[in-house]
Amino acid sequence: MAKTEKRVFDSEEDLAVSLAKYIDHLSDQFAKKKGLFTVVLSGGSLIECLRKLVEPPYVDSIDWSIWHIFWLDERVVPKTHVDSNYKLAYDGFLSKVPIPPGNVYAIDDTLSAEGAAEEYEARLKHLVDSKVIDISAKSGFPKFDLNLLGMGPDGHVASLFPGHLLLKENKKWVTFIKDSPKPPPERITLTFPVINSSDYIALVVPGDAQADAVSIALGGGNHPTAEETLPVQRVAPEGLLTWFLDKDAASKL
Ligand SMILES: O=C(O)[C@H](O)[C@@H](O)[C@H](O)[C@H](O)COP(=O)(O)O
Repeated sequence: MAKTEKRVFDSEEDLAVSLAKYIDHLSDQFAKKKGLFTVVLSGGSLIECLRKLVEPPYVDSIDWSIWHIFWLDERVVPKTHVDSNYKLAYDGFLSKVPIPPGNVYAIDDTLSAEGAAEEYEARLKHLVDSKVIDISAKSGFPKFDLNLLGMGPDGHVASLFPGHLLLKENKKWVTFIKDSPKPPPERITLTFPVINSSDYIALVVPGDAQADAVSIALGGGNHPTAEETLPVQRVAPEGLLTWFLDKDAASKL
């Protein structure tokens, strides 16, 4: 069982403030430890929850030059499309902080789902060779410093959905899905062995839509079917898992 902590806030605003402090602290820690900070972004509400980072004091005090940005999952759409996780992150976060553009590793939007997954995995391998990304001594999979996860109301994380075969993927680093229950259907996603090799994972969950899944994962709530484990229950990083919940998300705990 991974080391887990749970933080519950009175409001989404308080959650965003605390998340910025947490990320600032880790950025500093990794700056001192290795002069590099690999960060994985989700889509969805996460980006809005990062809004305090683009304001003082953080926008000025964080050493953005050491940041390297990756995507946990991406939809197979052009980068200019309203569904693009890259566009969401760029508009709300990346365009407002001085991370070197060469350190932002977007998924290739000119390829098919299969092609983009293969290309992203190959790119991650190059970045392992060039020592930007670490490899976990324990799992042999790439080890990101910080993985910022959202969770859907059905307990999905990344593009890893309940009952889907992809939950069992244990060889590939990056894979694809063409029948995602959450639109759009075609997506690319990191796999669980990669997610769980991370040093730190923040599970950022604001809002009451996720309250049932939160109570199943954290509070012994009832599963929709007895044998089914929610994808979020498989999240178990090598380092520390921190839940960031607002009181609506935690209302059924
Ligand atoms: O591309 C995506 O759809 C996301 O990466 C996805 O995994 C998201 O994080 C969850 O669906 C939670 O979304 P919300 O935070 O918007 O509820």
